[in-house]
Amino acid sequence: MTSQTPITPTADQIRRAPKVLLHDHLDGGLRPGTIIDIARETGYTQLPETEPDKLGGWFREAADSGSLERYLETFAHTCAVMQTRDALVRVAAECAEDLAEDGVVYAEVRYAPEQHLEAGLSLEEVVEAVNEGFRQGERTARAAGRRIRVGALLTAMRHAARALEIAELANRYRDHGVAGFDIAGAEAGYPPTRHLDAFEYLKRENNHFTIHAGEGFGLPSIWQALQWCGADRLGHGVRIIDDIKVEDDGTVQLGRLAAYVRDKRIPLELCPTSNLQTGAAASYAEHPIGLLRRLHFRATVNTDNRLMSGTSMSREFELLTETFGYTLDDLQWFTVNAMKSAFIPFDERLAMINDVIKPGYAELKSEWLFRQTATTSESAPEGD
Ligand SMILES: O=c1[nH]cnc2c1ncn2[C@@H]1O[C@H](CO)[C@@H](O)[C@H]1O
Ligand SMILES: [Zn+2]
Repeated sequence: MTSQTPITPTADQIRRAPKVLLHDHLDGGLRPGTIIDIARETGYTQLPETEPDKLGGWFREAADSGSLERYLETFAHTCAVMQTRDALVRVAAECAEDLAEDGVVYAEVRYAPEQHLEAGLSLEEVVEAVNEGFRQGERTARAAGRRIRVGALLTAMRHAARALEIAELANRYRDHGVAGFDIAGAEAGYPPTRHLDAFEYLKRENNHFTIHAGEGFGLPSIWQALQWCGADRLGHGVRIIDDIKVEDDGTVQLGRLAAYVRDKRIPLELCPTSNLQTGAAASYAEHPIGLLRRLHFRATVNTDNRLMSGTSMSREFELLTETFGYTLDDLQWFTVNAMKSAFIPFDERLAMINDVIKPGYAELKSEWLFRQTATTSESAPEGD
């Protein structure tokens, strides 16, 4: 192989690569300019900044506290401007457009309907407004030559007591834009088992759910989410690393829980930048994703909150590529892992993998061949 072989994908290739996003919060991904517009329209006067760049900067800094609880305080402002039908349609449409623009082909985007009732919308009206926005965004993306499919996950807040009601809502809209259920919010002090009734209901209904676990709190939270609640996926799950021991000679010992997570192919919705902000990881280089990928956990890469982290799927992939030297094959591996773990039917996941993801990466992987030919012919001596 020559030095011209682009082993490391370029930023442009990463952006064009088909990407799959399983963990992204609708209320964590608004455009700063949209927040300002809606605040003006609806009379919300509590925004800390009124100029888009400054507001974006404020969110990133405020979320950079090292504590999940403080990180979550910033959502008061985004939720405040997501209380009307028009606002929800707009935010959801822009979310789908922004993801498509970034090369995301399939996304499950979550939000907590119970946080959008302040101006009198019902839970059903919230879900229908967001669904309409996603459909609108998909159409706009298509008109711009980009294909994306977006499903919703309905989140219940773990400190509240509406999980069963939200689980029922997720079930009612199951074939109408909602792919599954989640619980989120502060983790310490709010174990997932508080909401067992909701999870048991969903299991009886053969529905799907993920649980934020192993982010702000460690192994007991992961263990409960899997073995008591029956989660299909782990939101973050990054602290499974606490059950993995790397010996001085480099050999690795998995504890029982880590072995279960790996052997049962439990998807980990890892969100590197978010973890740095909440203190769940110290640096990109020390982020457990490096080891989890090497050990063949079902690891996926996600954004969590694009606004609070100033990130995108492409940016997360770029950061990982810079840190761990990942190639297009690694990025494809994360993407296929994510698609395998989506909450849509098996045949659709398979078609996405075989007809969209693999051809997309194959095309990108072939580019170096042509670039090298161009360089070779330019530098070939005349008459050779
Ligand atoms: O990383 C996270 N961990 C736990 N909860 C979160 C995280 N990001 C966002 N939310 C919470 O989920 C709600 C619904 O989208 C948000 O309002 C926020 O409170
Ligand atoms: Zn999250």
